[in-house]
Amino acid sequence: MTTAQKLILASGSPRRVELLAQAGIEPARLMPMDLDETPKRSEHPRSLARRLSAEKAKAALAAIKGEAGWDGSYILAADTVVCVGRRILPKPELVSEASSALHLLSGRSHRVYTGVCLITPDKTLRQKVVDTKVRFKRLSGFDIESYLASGQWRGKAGAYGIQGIAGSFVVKLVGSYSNVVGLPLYETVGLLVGEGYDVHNRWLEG
Ligand SMILES: Cc1cn([C@H]2C[C@H](O)[C@@H](COP(=O)(O)OP(=O)(O)OP(=O)(O)O)O2)c(=O)[nH]c1=O
Repeated sequence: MTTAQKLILASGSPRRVELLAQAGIEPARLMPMDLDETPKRSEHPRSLARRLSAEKAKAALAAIKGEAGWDGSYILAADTVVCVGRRILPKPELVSEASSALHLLSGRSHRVYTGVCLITPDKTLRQKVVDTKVRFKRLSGFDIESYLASGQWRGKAGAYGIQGIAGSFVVKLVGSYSNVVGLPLYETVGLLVGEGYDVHNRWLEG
């Protein structure tokens, strides 16, 4: 029965919940996984996004082990990494870090990688990494100061959120917009449908 299918989103990101809702999907449970997200030495941003999304999904699987009613759930996790060349930008909590990231992004193209990991009810692990190329306008000192004052950079990869004020910094975007926000919808829905999760049934009214 498709109604028995349960989806756990191994995330504490409100953006990911909203993006799934946009695709008509409401997870049965949210499980934020607090992991060490430090890149390994010379780890490629694509590999980092892939590794961390899998670690989040596996951590959620380990956490539900033995819990009645949750075995056999689908588990979805994602990780978004912003980089300029091979330089991985932090998810800043400090104004100084955010300021450095914004100076680096100014007037340049960068890449956003999101790793998506799905663990199926039979514990098969499926992954995708999606990348999007984004070019920012040249940011003036006033742009940067004002954006820092907005606080919208806090806790976001690369110190910006494209879905907010920083959307007005974007000169060009090649690839998936939802990927930049934190969950590539086309690929995520494709993974879920491919593994038998009845996405379309969730679109029915009522
Ligand atoms: C580039 C960019 C990132 N982000 C956000 C998405 C993610 O929440 C965050 C990247 O950090 P992640 O480590 O991918 O996610 P998270 O720690 O916020 O949430 P969780 O691990 O619990 O799923 O940056 C935006 O909201 N907009 C953007 O334009």
